[in-house]
Amino acid sequence: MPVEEFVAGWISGALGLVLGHPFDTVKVRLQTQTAYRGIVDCVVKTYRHESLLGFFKGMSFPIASIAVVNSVLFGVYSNTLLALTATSYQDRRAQPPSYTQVFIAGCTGGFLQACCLSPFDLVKVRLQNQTEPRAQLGSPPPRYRGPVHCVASIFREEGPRGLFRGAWALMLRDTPSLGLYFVTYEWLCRQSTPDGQNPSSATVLVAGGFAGIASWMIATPLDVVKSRVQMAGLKQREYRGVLDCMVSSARQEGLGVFCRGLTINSARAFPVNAVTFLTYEYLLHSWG
Ligand SMILES: CN(C)C(=N)NCCC[C@H](N)C(=O)O
Repeated sequence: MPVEEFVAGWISGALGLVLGHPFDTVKVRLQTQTAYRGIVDCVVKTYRHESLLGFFKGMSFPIASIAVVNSVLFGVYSNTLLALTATSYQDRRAQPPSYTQVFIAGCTGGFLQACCLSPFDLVKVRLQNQTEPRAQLGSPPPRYRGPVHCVASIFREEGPRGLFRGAWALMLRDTPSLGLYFVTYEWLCRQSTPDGQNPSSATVLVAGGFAGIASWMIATPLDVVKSRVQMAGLKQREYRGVLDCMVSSARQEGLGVFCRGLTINSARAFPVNAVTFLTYEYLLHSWG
């Protein structure tokens, strides 16, 4: 089993993650809190109340976990294609896989990445939702003192299963959206590259960026549900499951609730995924 894809997936994912985390914090807050009137209001309030550091809350765990999560995504994607088509990364431009094969490989990678991502994503969302400024003398401490304290508290208060809160919504979000992610990327690369040749850096950047936007567009409704289920049990109401969360959110706030965070998700998706794909292709190419 080729391991280069796993390593390239890790490094490229880490670069994308640092670039996109501030957008991600604003998105999570808009999806789960009612204190903000929109993106600008959320950015201004976060900055005033918590300084620039507020945008980077909850980043240490994703950084630590990206090695597993993104390498699983890209490694499983590439190795599933190898199993389906018997072509390695190097042969794939000369003998391109069909879009159905790309979709199946993307869904498989997405499903397995969601299984690994679930507890890390939960901790990220809980920490991002803490709006207290950095600890000051006399101010009440935030509920979670950091990622390790957050894991320990969830384990104690909600049991071991609590660490997998939102896992179903995450799998439902990531399986089809990552299938679409890789299909969009492949399609855009093939449209602007002569047969058998490697896409240029500009093509990879644009195709990666739009693949990110396309995948987040279909993923956002389940992203809202996932974030809400993850926050439930803390200060918000408890849901009986994914469907219950969908129905009660729609009843109380209208169907528009499923588009919360769509603009910021798309704005974040372009640079994050342009950088991720460019780094991934560059690394595999130079190791090839
Ligand atoms: C749930 N969806 C839509 C995705 N995971 N899409 C693929 C993009 C992955 C990238 N690390 C990012 O966070 O944008």
